[in-house]
Amino acid sequence: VDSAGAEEGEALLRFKATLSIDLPSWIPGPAPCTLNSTTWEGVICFNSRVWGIQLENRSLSGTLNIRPLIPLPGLRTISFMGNKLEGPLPPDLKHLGALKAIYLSRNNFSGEIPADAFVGMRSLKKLFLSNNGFVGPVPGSLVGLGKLLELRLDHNKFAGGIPSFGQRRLTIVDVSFNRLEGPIPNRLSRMDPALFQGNPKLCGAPLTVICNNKIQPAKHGGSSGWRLSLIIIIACIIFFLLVLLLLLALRRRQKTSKVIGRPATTEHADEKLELGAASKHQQPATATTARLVEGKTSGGRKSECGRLAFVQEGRERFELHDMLRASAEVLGSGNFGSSFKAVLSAGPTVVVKRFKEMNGVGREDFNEHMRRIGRLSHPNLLPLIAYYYKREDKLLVTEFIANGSLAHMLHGNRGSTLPPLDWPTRLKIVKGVARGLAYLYDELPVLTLPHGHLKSSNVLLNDTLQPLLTDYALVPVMNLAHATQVMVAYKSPEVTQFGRPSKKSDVWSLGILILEILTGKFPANFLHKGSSGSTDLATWVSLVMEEEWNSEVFDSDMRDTENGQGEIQKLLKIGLDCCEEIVENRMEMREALERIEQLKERED
Ligand SMILES: Nc1ncnc2c1ncn2[C@@H]1O[C@H](COP(=O)(O)OP(=O)(O)OP(=O)(O)O)[C@@H](O)[C@H]1O
Repeated sequence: VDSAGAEEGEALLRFKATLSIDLPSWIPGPAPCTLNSTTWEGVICFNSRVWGIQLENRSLSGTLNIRPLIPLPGLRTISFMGNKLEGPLPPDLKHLGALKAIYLSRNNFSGEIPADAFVGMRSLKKLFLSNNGFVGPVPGSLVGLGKLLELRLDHNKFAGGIPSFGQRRLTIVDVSFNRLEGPIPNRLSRMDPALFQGNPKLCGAPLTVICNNKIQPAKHGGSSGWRLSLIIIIACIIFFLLVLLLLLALRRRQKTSKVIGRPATTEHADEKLELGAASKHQQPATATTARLVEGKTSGGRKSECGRLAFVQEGRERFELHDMLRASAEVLGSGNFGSSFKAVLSAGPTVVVKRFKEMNGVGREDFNEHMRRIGRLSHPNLLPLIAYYYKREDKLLVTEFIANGSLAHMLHGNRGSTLPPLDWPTRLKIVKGVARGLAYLYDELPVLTLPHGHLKSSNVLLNDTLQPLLTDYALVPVMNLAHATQVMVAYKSPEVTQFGRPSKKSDVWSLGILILEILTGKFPANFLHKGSSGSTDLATWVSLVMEEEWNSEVFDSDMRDTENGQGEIQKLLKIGLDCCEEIVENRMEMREALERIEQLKERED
């Protein structure tokens, strides 16, 4: 007889006796979560123990007495959302110290929550108290919960300041529609402003309301927090003004250069940029590269009509004008410009990527860096074939890879000719990506970010579905401001929080890529957002981490997983370890590669 199980049964029956509704399936006899037991509705079992109680939308009324639940050692989550429960927050909550999640939203709870209500709840990750009638200050004991990820207090009548939350893992604090006032703590300043709306007296980032000195600092907020917010807001305003001025200056310069350049170009009339015309009329299905690539030969000076610089020996050469005359089609537009596929009439099919924000260094240094990239050679790197230098923008030429990108394979149109990626192929891709990255780390030791822009659209798949990394090692020649805005490594926690990329930022990007490959989830579109997008990414990672690891987490399109479950779990763990927030605790690229190399398609 499982005496612990029997005790659990008794505890639940005592709890049932306090409820205002009947639960016919909760009956004496075999304890819940044991082999012979019937299903006790609303009881979630795990490892033969009561793991959760979920009685949502059941018209429960009266007060909630959770004291009978104290003897349940395995209880991790309780949910009573959408009932008519009233009275104060159950005072015994803190005696259920192992709880990870408490969901009490959409009830009629009321009154003040004592400051120490959550003391000692070290495992608590999610607390949902939305849509109730709580009043008074937000309880200060929440500040001490190191694992808290998501806090929802919206639509209550909480008053006073927001306590100075400093937890690193905290990704959502929803206090909207309360009566809170004073500055928003710095740690929350990057969250979605909607989480703070409906509190007319709140101020500071992410809201646009600037804190004014007369407003008293929040009780728990600390004055340094709001002062910092103010400084950040002012710095942002100055930054935006500078960017605006810069844009105006650039636009003026572009206009001038077009006027000067136009009459001088007579040689290659068919190659002239006609982007204006192209955008006015419908873009033809195929056009010449010149038509698609803005401004190429319209520069008047001979040097501007120069030659392609080839960076690799032994490759077939072609002239710039051949490439520009080639029929071309747009592959897509990224953060730096667009990419075109150009089919040379007597030569290879290449991809021309136009980079607009690549003025990080002068011409000589740029040439030197391109030659350095050209010397790299690895089966998992897509080689740079040639480049074309112009002051405003640059063209980089690579081979065309017909299978396209990993992003396309994972998230694109599944009606394509290729079947979904199976587990062995996904593992092969992860291994290839890690090998390519480790090679970059060995060959470019002086770079802080040897890749800098690792994401699934920058991983192409060749005929045998081996991955080929692209857009690598470009950080040194990028405009820093733009790189900071859009490049993936700059979205890592160390950059978004402390503004400092590290040698391990690419490891973090590798972790995200691994999670994306295993789950099939696109990382919350963070790639196309500005720095504020990082919040989404962090949320996504946290939520992935939060899931109880079962087969539902993995991409349902991933086939051939039999006998590979253990290895898949190991890869997932490696992905999460790569996403370790604290840089010092995150592994090095070498270690990531070593752990990945040990993985097999099937357990022995
Ligand atoms: N050599 C190539 N062969 C085949 N497809 C490619 C090649 N290079 C890029 N692509 C694909 O073309 C599309 C546009 O790529 P591009 O690099 O311009 O943008 P991106 O990767 O989406 O964003 P970013 O500019 O941030 O790198 C992407 O789907 C990409 O996978």
